Amino acid sequence: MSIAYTTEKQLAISAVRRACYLTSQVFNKLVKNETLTKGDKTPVTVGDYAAQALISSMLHHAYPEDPIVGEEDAAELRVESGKVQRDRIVELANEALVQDLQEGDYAEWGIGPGKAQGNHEGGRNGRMWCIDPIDGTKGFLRGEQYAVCLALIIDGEVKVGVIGCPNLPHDLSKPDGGKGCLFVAVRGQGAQQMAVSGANPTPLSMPPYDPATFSFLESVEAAHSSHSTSEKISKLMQITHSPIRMDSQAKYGCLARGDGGAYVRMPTGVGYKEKIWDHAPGSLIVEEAGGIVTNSQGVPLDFGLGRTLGENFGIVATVKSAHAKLLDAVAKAHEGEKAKA
Ligand SMILES: Nc1ncnc2c1ncn2[C@@H]1O[C@H](COP(=O)(O)O)[C@@H](OP(=O)(O)O)[C@H]1O
Ligand SMILES: [Mg+2]
Ligand SMILES: [Mg+2]
Ligand SMILES: [Mg+2]
Repeated sequence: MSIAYTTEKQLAISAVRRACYLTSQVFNKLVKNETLTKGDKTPVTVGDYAAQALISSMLHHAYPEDPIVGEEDAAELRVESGKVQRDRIVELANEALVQDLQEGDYAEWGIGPGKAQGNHEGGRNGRMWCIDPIDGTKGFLRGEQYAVCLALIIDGEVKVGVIGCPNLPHDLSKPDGGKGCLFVAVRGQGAQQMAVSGANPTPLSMPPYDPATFSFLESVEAAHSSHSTSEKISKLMQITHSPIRMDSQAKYGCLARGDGGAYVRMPTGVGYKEKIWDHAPGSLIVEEAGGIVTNSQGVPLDFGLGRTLGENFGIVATVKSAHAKLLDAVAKAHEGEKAKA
């Protein structure tokens, strides 16, 4: 029998909702000097730091013993930015904590001044929370897709996953229609999509493989996922539709609700290791909607290795009935690439 994780799920939804509010506020007010460049040259904004501070302090207040694996490192902030920026982050987090976003929401969780750390190393044993406060920072900065991502991992397995996508259309074919989606899953209990407010919760179930509508979801950034490799795979599968390019784990949410057909993320070079916070909630949401998420050789992702997923063979996610065909096409594309090299 699966465990309900009712409290953890409600807390995660509440934290992600507040962080969605915060990041939307930051975007609307973002000024250029609030974008820093981290050591690894990826952009990070006060929004990333403030949203991680907000989520981790809510988690720490409710579960003071639970370690937190967060993408952002507050030490970088201390080194790279001044007091003005730090004060701004605290101000943003505090403001988002006291917003009356939903009846009972704040009163239920409250907040304490506890010292939440997000630098846990991950690993195989015990409970841990995993935060990507703004996934798809590049999309966020462009005013496109990004996602606030939170997962509970226990003994290396994702148990609860919540993704908040403030800019995601409810229906991709109506880009000017309603926007803002939350995707929620608990292992063994299915996945749901709802409005960021929590309204209109709808169970998610991926449609079976249909070659007539099948297309790929992939990164906007060619540096994150090889567009040329996915194009080869697409040709081998005789896919006629262009890929849907979108930043962040919004791709997993879209896949789970039936957009596209497969999420394909192929390595762009040797050396980069995928991070657990870029896949933890998304992979559970897809699995609970009836999909399967593996590396490009068909091996399940292992969230118990630490902060990364280990050696990178790329990631594919799709409905079960398309998985073998997709893996086959990936293998053929790789053979072709090797033959050319
Ligand atoms: N060379 C690389 N290969 C794959 N992923 C990379 C990468 N460099 C950065 N990333 C990750 O790609 C994530 C965004 O994915 P996507 O392209 O699907 O939007 C980034 O998350 P952040 O934006 O949270 O830093 C970052 O962790
Ligand atoms: Mg980043
Ligand atoms: Mg990310
Ligand atoms: Mg991020």
